[in-house]
Amino acid sequence: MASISGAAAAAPSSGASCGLRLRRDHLPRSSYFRLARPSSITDVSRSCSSSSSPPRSLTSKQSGHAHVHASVDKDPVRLWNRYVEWLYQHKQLGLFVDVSRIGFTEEFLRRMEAPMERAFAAMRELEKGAIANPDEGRMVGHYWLRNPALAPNSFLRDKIETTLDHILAFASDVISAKIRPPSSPAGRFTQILSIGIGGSSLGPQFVAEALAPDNPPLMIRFIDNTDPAGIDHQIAQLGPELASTLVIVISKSGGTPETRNGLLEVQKAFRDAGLEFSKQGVAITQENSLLDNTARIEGWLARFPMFDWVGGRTSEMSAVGLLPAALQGIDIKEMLVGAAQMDEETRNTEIKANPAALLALCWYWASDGIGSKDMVVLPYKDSLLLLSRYLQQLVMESLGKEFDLDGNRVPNRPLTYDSLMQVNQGLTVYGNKGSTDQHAYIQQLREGVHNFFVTFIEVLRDRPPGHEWELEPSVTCGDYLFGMLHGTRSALYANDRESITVTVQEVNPRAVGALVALYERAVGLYAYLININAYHQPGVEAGKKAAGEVLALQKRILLVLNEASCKDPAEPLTLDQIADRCHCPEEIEMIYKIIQHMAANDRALIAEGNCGSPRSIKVYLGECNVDDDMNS
Ligand SMILES: O=P(O)(O)OC[C@H]1O[C@](O)(CO)[C@@H](O)[C@@H]1O
Repeated sequence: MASISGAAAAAPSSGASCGLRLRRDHLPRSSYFRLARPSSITDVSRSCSSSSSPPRSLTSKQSGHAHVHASVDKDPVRLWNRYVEWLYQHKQLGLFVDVSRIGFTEEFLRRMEAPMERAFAAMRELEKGAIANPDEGRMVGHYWLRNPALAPNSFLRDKIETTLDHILAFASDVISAKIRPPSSPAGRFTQILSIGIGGSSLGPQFVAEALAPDNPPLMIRFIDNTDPAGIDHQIAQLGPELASTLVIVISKSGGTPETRNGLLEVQKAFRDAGLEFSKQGVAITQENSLLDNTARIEGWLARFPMFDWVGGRTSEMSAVGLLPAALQGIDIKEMLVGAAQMDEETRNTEIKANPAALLALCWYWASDGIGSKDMVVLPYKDSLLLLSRYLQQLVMESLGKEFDLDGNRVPNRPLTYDSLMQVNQGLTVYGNKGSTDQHAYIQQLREGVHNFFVTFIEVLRDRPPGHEWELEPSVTCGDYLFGMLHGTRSALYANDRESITVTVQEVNPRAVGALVALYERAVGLYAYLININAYHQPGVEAGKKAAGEVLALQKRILLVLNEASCKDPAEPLTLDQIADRCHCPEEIEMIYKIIQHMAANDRALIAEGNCGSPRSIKVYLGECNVDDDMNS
């Protein structure tokens, strides 16, 4: 059992405890094997098809020595031939994918043919409505959002279509002021305050940054955390425009603590301003969730459904992404068209005609199928700044898994030696934008540790037509940006650093929809190649549970301190005394951290000593709270 404070794993303690332990059944570490990079197709087929994969030995690559491919081919003629041979173009979208700077070999492609075929087949089943998320027993239906005819039944088709109609109508009524706030000086909604976290915020933030017009009908801002100062800042910036603010609360589960806290804080701000929240509140959540029922009972302005077969990180084409975008005047139908066109293309089983398959294979080659290298995402366009943050969740929450499908296929199977294949999979994503990042960390990429590959996002149109300007004879600002991208790509490749380049004509709704769909499919195909369930997130639950246990301990500490403070004279307590009275001696470090946090917020008083010498401090509350609530 491991405790929150990270103390070395100890035998389960007997007797009362604060339940602070994270339950972890585990086998001795020596029994775990990481999934070796398949040395042959049978290896891969076995991991994709058998019910229990025999343990595989660690290869040199997995034994901690990141695999570095042989030096890349730098012959310009062969490179140009490779570029032309492998260049992918989507004609209607004007989108290109260049994989020529990833050094996969013919032998690798041959070895991956069968696994790719299996991935395509699994993806077809997924789109037909199979339970593609076995750990949660759910279908995976985000592709149906942009082509409802694909949905497995008319009920779902109808839900998708009526929800889209409701989004379009509601946004139109808000923008036209047919729907307006009760006491707004402007006589209309002018602001959106989005409250949500993870997939309930990252997509909307990415799209707002990428596509919002300079003067949108409603300006959007986000509360995506439970940081009181951050919430205060957003509310302060709204000021009197709170009266003209449409608050959109987004939570698929309807119970995420950070989002719930944001809602409660904002509702308090509305009360303090004498405003009625329900007249300005909108909920986007699963039907009958806590949030949905709250919004229904309190009579909020509108409610939009989220579906259990759409994950948070693939929800940009649901109400989560489409409603905020529509309210900003963004053409959401164009976003859906772009995604649908990309979906059509990424159903191709011919690798060279399937950009998502190309990406998945490049990721596998570059990171040895085990995430041995990070993916640096470098859009050379300011408006795509948040693409990497969006992809961080889409890629890392999908692929960063401890067990593969074999290990989890029968969830009630005991964790035994031969059924548990610990894989610790993943693909790390980071990056911001070029050429800005060239003045931050490209130095390390060019000459430092070789633990990454790059994805460049190239946008050919520099600025809207009619705004061209040469800052020097026949050279524009955009030429510099173009030069920086290709100069960096060349400089990295000259030092054997591999890269992919995705090119779009311009950043518009159709291109953004296509990019979202491209990466959703690439993650899905790659997940099948590495035999991972891309659609659940068990690791996040552990953190959520632990956070709940910290709060439970804090309540116990406050009770103990209150009892001591109500004595006459008040009795300041040492950390040991607090831990003892909380019956959690092994949690003394967490108790110290909680005391430090409370003292910094004037909620506990350090009577003696100081936090730099934890053993010296004596704590009390400064006042006796006889309120019964303290005993609840
Ligand atoms: O939309 P919800 O249910 O509030 O969840 C927010 C986020 O938390 C997670 O469930 C866990 O990180 C994400 O998958 C999700 O996008």
